[in-house]
Amino acid sequence: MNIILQKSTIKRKSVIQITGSKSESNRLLLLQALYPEFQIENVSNSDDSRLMMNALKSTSEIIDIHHAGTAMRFLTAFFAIQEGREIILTGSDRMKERPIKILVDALQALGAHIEYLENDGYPPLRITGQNLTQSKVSLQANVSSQYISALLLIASKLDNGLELTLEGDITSIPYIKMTLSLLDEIGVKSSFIDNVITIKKNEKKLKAKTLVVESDWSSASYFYSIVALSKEGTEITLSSYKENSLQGDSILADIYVHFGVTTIFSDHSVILKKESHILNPLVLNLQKAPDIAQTIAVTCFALGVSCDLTGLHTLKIKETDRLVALKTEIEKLGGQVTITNNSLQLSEGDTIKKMASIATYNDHRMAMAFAPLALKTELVIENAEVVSKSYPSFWQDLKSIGFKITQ
Ligand SMILES: O=C(O)C1=C[C@@H](OP(=O)(O)O)[C@@H](O)[C@H](O)C1
Ligand SMILES: C=C(OP(=O)(O)O)C(=O)O
Repeated sequence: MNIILQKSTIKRKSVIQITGSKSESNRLLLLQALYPEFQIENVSNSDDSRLMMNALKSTSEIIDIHHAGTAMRFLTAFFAIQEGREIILTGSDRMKERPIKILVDALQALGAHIEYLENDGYPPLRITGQNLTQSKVSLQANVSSQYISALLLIASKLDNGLELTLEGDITSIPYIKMTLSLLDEIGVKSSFIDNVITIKKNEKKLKAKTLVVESDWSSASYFYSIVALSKEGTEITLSSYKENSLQGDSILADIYVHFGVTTIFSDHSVILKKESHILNPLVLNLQKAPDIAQTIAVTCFALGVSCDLTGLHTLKIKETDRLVALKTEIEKLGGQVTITNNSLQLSEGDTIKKMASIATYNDHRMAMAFAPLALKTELVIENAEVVSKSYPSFWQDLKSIGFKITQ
């Protein structure tokens, strides 16, 4: 479904409740399947978390996780240790192009039985659950942190625990720390010294407790962009957030100061307020927060700010090649973008073409990152339903703050 975003002005003050973090939810759902003694609150209502939940409950021989990267990687590790069970784990056409060899090699080195059913190194996989007795493995850490989190999530259930050596430059490191923090919260201890992570086998029953998922910071990024593009004095309150987040994307609060947005933490909420001037240019390395690159690039374009974003090598293997997608769509709107395999440069400019039709490439973040542009011009967002991968009520929430959206 294509939608038209008419040129809109938003309310001076509004409040939005954002769903739970999909990253925290997908980790906790897997951990709950391994340790049923704890409960989870504020689980994400995203497609990716629903797919994760269903896959963990499924008794079927074929499990299809569509576009959900964390589900694909975390479930590969999970099913590798389900002794006596054989399953086929598959996904969307794009998932079959997203590499998984680094994780499969590491699991095989630990003793797992995993076969490729189509192309070597890519899903779908046939996984035959085993008791894994090896405990030491090294893996390349510069391609996706999800491979590392997948191994850490099952580590305490391995016969001899896990000693994982990370080789090369570690990418998306806050997501690895999130995994270790959530393990710690449920009572599984780990150590992360230099480039070696160690987790012992857990022999005891964990204490029953309830874990509350913080709301999703990547989803908050679109409201940061909206406030940055709004008049001084505009305020949006988002809940439920905390100042000491496990999510690396909470760096948004620092980054958006550049665009005149102040963040106030107050009683489980964040208040985003447009207060001061915008600085030009923006130079930023996003290796620790890859999911907010699209939001930031579009904010810069909308405000005529030039930017030099680096640390973006993982963007090429996400829902789409996000570097190519950003260049193509920003150029449709009149911007000038240069990309390499790991960076994006946007030139300063002050024209935004009207009624451009933005393609979204099955990527939720393409749709959501371009939506704030409706505060500057009229535009079309193609296949707007893609947002449900992480944020199903995105368009309703935009309407509630004043966006004019028609089909
Ligand atoms: O572990 C996670 O929950 C995630 C890790 C990141 O992936 P990479 O480590 O592949 O960059 C991020 O882009 C993704 O949206 C979620
Ligand atoms: C990259 C993303 O998700 P995943 O890798 O889990 O598909 C994302 O949500 O931006």
